Amino acid sequence: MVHAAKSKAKDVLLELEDVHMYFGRVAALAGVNLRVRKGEIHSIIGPNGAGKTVMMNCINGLYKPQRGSIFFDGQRVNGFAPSKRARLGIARTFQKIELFGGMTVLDNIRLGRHIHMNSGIFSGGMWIGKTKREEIESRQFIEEEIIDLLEIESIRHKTVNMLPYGLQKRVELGRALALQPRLLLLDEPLAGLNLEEVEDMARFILDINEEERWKVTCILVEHDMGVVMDISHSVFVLNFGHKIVDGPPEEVQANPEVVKAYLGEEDMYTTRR
Ligand SMILES: Nc1ncnc2c1ncn2[C@@H]1O[C@H](COP(=O)(O)OP(=O)(O)OP(=O)(O)O)[C@@H](O)[C@H]1O
Repeated sequence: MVHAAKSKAKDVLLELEDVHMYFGRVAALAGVNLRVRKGEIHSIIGPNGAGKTVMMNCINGLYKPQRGSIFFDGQRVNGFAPSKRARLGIARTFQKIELFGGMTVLDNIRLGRHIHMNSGIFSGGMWIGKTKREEIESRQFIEEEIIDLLEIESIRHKTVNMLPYGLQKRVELGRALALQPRLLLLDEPLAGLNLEEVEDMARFILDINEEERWKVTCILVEHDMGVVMDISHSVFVLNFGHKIVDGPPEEVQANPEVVKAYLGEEDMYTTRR
């Protein structure tokens, strides 16, 4: 039985099986298979329009693929809304920053948990009312740990709108971490950052993945090949909705189709837009 077989693969946190996603006649994903093992950083690379963001949207539930299955920790989650997937432990950052610009850094991080879980201020209040003191303290502890990890102590009470872009990206990461995710989807976390900020962000991603306190499995969509090849355990190369190759960075870099694409020959970097 398919479901039983999935649950036996204990080291696999996320699995996509023959996933198809169409927009009209465009097949953004044309039968994609992906296995993300627990503890990995698994990157997805490919040219503009390859289907990377669509894949992320299918994983967190914003899009519902027309065919195929998505399993999270052995459970088929196809019908689950993003909020339900968040409760299971799937968090997300976006290509375009989505923060509350008029609120402080700390409030944005605090709200992360509630936003991801689809509860408003009112229900958030009820949650606090019902929750034991120790749980609130534990939540505060998490907030402190996030602030410490991302080195944003000095800006915790600053309004997000007033911060430079690079720091806003950190806050967005902090907000996703507030969910205490098991799987973190990072959509172009390095885009628009300067060299120093890229190095900092790459270090934070490694810490989140490796540190005993966090140990979060990550899926990274990114165009910065240097960082991708440096920090990923596996790299999935997508082109026009099809997988070219999926394996360790050294294997992917040696793949003739990938080499051809990265040397500037047209196939892989021809966009369909
Ligand atoms: N909501 C949508 N409606 C119609 N077409 C869409 C939608 N979302 C994505 N597509 C199409 O699906 C294809 C894959 O898009 P996607 O955004 O996943 O590419 P990508 O690999 O993330 O590219 P980029 O690196 O530029 O972000 C494109 O042809 C895009 O136009």
